[in-house]
Amino acid sequence: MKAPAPLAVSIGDPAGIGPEIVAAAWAARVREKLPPFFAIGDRRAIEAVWDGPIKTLGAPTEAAAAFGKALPLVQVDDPGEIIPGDPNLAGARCALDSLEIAVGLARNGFAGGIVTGPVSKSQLYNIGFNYPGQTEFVAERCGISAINAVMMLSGPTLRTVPVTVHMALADVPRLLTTELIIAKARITARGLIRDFGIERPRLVLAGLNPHAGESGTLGREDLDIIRPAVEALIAEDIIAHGPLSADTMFHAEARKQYDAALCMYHDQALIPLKTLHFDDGVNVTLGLPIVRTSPDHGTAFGIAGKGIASPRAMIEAIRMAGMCAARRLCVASA
Ligand SMILES: NC(=O)C1=CN([C@@H]2O[C@H](COP(=O)(O)OP(=O)(O)OC[C@H]3O[C@@H](n4cnc5c(N)ncnc54)[C@H](O)[C@@H]3O)[C@@H](O)[C@H]2O)C=CC1
Ligand SMILES: NCC(=O)COP(=O)(O)O
Repeated sequence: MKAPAPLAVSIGDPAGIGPEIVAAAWAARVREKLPPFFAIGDRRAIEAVWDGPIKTLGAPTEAAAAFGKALPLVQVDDPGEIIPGDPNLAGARCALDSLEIAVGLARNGFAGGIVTGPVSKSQLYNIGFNYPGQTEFVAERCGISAINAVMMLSGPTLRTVPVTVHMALADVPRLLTTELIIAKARITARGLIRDFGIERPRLVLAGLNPHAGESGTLGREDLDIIRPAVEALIAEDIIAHGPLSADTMFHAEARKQYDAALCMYHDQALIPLKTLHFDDGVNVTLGLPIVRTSPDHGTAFGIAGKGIASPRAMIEAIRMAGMCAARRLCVASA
């Protein structure tokens, strides 16, 4: 069977830990059995933190041949001097250009999927980026509405999906609707089948309030918004349970009962995931026509360039993107 095209890995903010963890992932490619990939970003930003071989590509089609001997790189517009740990606007533009190019290459079949390095949202907002995060940007470039691009955080023992994502906590009860929960759950179920090969995904839904509302005495969203979503999903033959008390659904025994937990707000999903899998958690976007993953940590400016950043989550993000891309190709050619 044909192998997927090499993955495009955007290095993210060049002043963050992106350049060194992408380079470290390439250095570990044989031991980790990683699929071929090429970096997109600024050569000098990588050279500032790594002294391994880099091959600047004339075209992304040269990546597969170069991968064995050097880190293949698609150079974006030179952002000027980049100092690790000291972000600036030129670096934010470089991060955005890298992301844009990665999506374009995957959309056109020159990349098997994309792995996005960490960006600083505040730096991006300073250059006019008006998306909550990379997920929504990639979705738009793929012609998908943000609501239909589902952020799933995935670690070896837990997958979580924040139903509402980058918004103030105070806005969550107003913006949480039965329709939104159903839409996210459907895409999660389809994504687990399509990209992860889980035939009958088991979903659980967290409550919003303490004790899932304690029969309506601690808030009515659990009964009025979340429970109807669970019933609608069951009626569609999707395995769904809930709303469950969020405080008791993440212990080891509970986690064995489901394939993904839909959580009602960002931190409800990310706190358990990062507590269990900070080192190897992957952020994957479900519902897109292209494969997109990302390490689930940020730019870590405080340690950039010090040689102490762990490349583990980047390695796992590359591995997962390769696995999803191969699965899609296999299904397409069956
Ligand atoms: N996928 C993305 O692009 C993401 C971007 N961010 C952005 O990152 C910036 C910083 O966010 P923070 O909340 O500080 O989170 P962070 O993940 O950058 O850092 C949190 C803590 O974890 C440490 N850390 C992070 N990654 C590490 C690694 N690979 N190895 C060792 N230590 C590591 C950092 O040094 C820091 O102590 C923000 O601007 C945020 O917008 C945050 C999360 C995801
Ligand atoms: N907290 C997760 C996160 O910030 C990742 O967002 P995105 O940039 O991948 O949309």
